[in-house]
Amino acid sequence: MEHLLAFIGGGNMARSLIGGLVARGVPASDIRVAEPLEALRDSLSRDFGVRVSGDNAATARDAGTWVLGVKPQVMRMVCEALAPIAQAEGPLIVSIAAGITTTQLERWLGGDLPVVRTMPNTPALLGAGVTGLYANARVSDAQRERTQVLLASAGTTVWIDDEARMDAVTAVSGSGPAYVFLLAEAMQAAGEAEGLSHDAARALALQTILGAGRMLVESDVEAAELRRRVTSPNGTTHAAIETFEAGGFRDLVRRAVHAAAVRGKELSDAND
Ligand SMILES: NC(=O)C1=CN([C@@H]2O[C@H](COP(=O)(O)OP(=O)(O)OC[C@H]3O[C@@H](n4cnc5c(N)ncnc54)[C@H](OP(=O)(O)O)[C@@H]3O)[C@@H](O)[C@H]2O)C=CC1
Ligand SMILES: O=C(O)[C@@H]1CCC=N1
Repeated sequence: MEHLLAFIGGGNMARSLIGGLVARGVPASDIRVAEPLEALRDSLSRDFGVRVSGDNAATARDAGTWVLGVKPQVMRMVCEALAPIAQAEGPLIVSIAAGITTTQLERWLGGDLPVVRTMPNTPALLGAGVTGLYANARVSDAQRERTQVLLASAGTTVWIDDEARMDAVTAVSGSGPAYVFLLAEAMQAAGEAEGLSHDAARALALQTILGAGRMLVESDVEAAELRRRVTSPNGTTHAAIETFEAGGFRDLVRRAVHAAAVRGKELSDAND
């Protein structure tokens, strides 16, 4: 049935998407999840009321949209096992896997299928995520719209025209929340090193990241200008920013993002 959504793999990212969909009014009865771990099946069923199963084929059969939420390392095996049903039914395929290309997915599922490769991120759980999407040539306008609605429940969406750039999307926004969490860890530890209690350092660092993030998205002002407004001449921020610049902060971020993009490509090659 066209409106049924089948999630194959019910791990962290699938859970974030399912939570977003249910919170935005998609009937839980329209969502099925295949997940090998019983504990995960139980918590998805309990928390969201969705139908769960340990059987990928039974979950996928008759569903108009399949959301492939397994790790890149098992994607080929999972797709090849589902190929006969995909060929018989022609569902819309939506992948959230890092690295794996639409050409690979289409080939593993037997060919001639509409495939949308997406890269969401975990703030999807709060409806505050961002997803990059790339559609292959077989995806119709209506299917594009259906995928857009599916991922919009997780936050904002950005369509990408060139699939090769999806590894850059993964490197900036897919992995990005972890960079911010690393910054939070480092700011907390530095605050403690300056004599603050654990709780005080944590509260100060976390609310600063939240407040700065809101300023970034809620004003039209560029990040560089917001930074300048905090930086009084010869003041405390100036001393900190000079230290970041001297330590090669921008180049370090560029190299980290590049390493993530390269790993995306490796995931595609290694699991072909
Ligand atoms: N975490 C993130 O921030 C993001 C992740 N992604 C992508 O999402 C995908 C999943 O990542 P993530 O949620 O972090 O990982 P998880 O390990 O949490 O989720 C994958 C789930 O798939 C299950 N699974 C494994 N084998 C099969 C199978 N044969 N059939 C059905 N289900 C199976 C796993 O079960 P079991 O535990 O038993 O192996 C697990 O629950 C990856 O492809 C990743 O690239 C994309 C964007 C962001
Ligand atoms: O680390 C990973 O490979 C996945 C993809 C993006 C975020 N987590």
